[in-house]
Amino acid sequence: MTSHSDNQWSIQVEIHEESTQILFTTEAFSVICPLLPATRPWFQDVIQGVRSCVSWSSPATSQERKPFTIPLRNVLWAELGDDAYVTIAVLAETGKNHELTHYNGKVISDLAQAKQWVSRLIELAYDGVPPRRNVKVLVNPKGGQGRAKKIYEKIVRPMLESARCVIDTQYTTHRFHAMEIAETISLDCDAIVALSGDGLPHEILNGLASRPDAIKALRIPVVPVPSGSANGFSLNLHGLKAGFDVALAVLNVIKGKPMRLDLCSVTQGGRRTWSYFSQSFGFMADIDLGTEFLRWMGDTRFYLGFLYGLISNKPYPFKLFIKSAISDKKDLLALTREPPSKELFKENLVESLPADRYISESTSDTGWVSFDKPILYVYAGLQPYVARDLLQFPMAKPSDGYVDIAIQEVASRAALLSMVDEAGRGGQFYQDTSHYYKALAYRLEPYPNSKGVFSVDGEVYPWEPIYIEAHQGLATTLSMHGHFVVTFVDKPSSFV
Ligand SMILES: Nc1ncnc2c1ncn2[C@@H]1O[C@H](COP(=O)(O)OP(=O)(O)OP(=O)(O)O)[C@@H](O)[C@H]1O
Repeated sequence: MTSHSDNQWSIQVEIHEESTQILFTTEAFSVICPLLPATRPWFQDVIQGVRSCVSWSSPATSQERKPFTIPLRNVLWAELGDDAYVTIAVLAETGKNHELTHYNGKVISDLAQAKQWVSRLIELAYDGVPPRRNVKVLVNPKGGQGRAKKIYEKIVRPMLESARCVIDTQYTTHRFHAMEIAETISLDCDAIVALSGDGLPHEILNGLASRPDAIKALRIPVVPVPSGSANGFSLNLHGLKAGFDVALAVLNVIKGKPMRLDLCSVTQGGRRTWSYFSQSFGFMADIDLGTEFLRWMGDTRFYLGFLYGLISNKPYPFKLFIKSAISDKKDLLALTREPPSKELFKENLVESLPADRYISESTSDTGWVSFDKPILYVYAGLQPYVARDLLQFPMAKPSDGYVDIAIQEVASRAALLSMVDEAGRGGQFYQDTSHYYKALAYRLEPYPNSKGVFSVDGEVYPWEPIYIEAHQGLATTLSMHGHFVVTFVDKPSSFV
């Protein structure tokens, strides 16, 4: 955290009408107010307010004196204190990541105008999101080799406090503790924050889904702050570049807008649970379960699983039946070009969790396809990145109502190895022997006497028949973008 409070500086104002941006510039910093027409009456007030009543403190060292720009979105709070100092808490860029920084400025004349300026700044900075969120924070002290506690104290708590959030923090003490908490949590909080990897959100969502008021409970956004090893959920919300930036994840907690997420119901032996992230089988399931002998590899283990699946040349011992919606690659590619839906948050009009629509259908009914070729590798999921170096589901959308399934049939070693380089950007999609389905549901039936394991969001499930169905937009998260942030490799010229 940095605080600047020295000499007084004067304000210059630049108006960039052609780019519809307005720059409030001091030598210390600038705040860009995007897309505001200069003619709005309040704007005049703000300019006059700034000109006449606030002077800003300079950063301490001459190196820091260079003017720089802070997007309005990074302004966490502004306050005029009794001592006539305005303090602005911002998230400043520090090379690779972001850092909480406070700027102070003494008001040298009209306090009333300064007050008006400050409240306008907050209004613009929050862009319609109610400030001062009431957040329940769950910290897995064992997550990410024990880093989560430090991350909470050093970055998360100071940011939430600076943004004047109401915080209720709890450390999880055992497996399924997050689920127990979610089962009884009071529904008056604005978000449940998970300082963890991808395991804790699974528990939270299952806890919320097990309540009699599940539909209402699942309306509370579950928001990840990357503190585990793979952090796929964060990668999908913020993209490859920003997915491991804790401060940006906290900014999402403070200011993100509600975005619906699909869930999959998972039925096995009469028991029904929920998956928000991925389902894997065979060796990939071992990888997903973070088995102790692989855990030291961190998120690289997912890439290894992909590689192993490709080169093992060992067909999977199960039958796979898919209730397919889209499987033509041209149609699938067209989905990646569609602009993201503007409607982020739809109210769920149902009162209780929906029943499965296709569970009683026979796999020989219309709409079901069986995948009969020998399968090397299969993975199903609801979010694009599984880990940093594996973009497994480039077509996954937050709430399109489908579960994506990637299948690799047995192929030549050369063809398989050529996929490895582009796995982080989803290049395997373009291979003839790679198949991709957007499915409504699927069923997996292990061969008799075969051995294996299923993983659902990193939880171990027995090697028994399993039925999985996608349910549109049942859960909620927060997003700064309104869609998943994905860098998908361009179509190669060889692809027709
Ligand atoms: N205090 C605790 N002691 C032991 N296990 C815990 C504790 N709190 C939570 N857990 C369990 O830790 C598991 C992993 O959680 P997390 O969300 O951090 O996922 P992860 O991706 O596996 O991260 P990592 O690989 O860094 O452990 C969850 O199954 C959760 O139940």
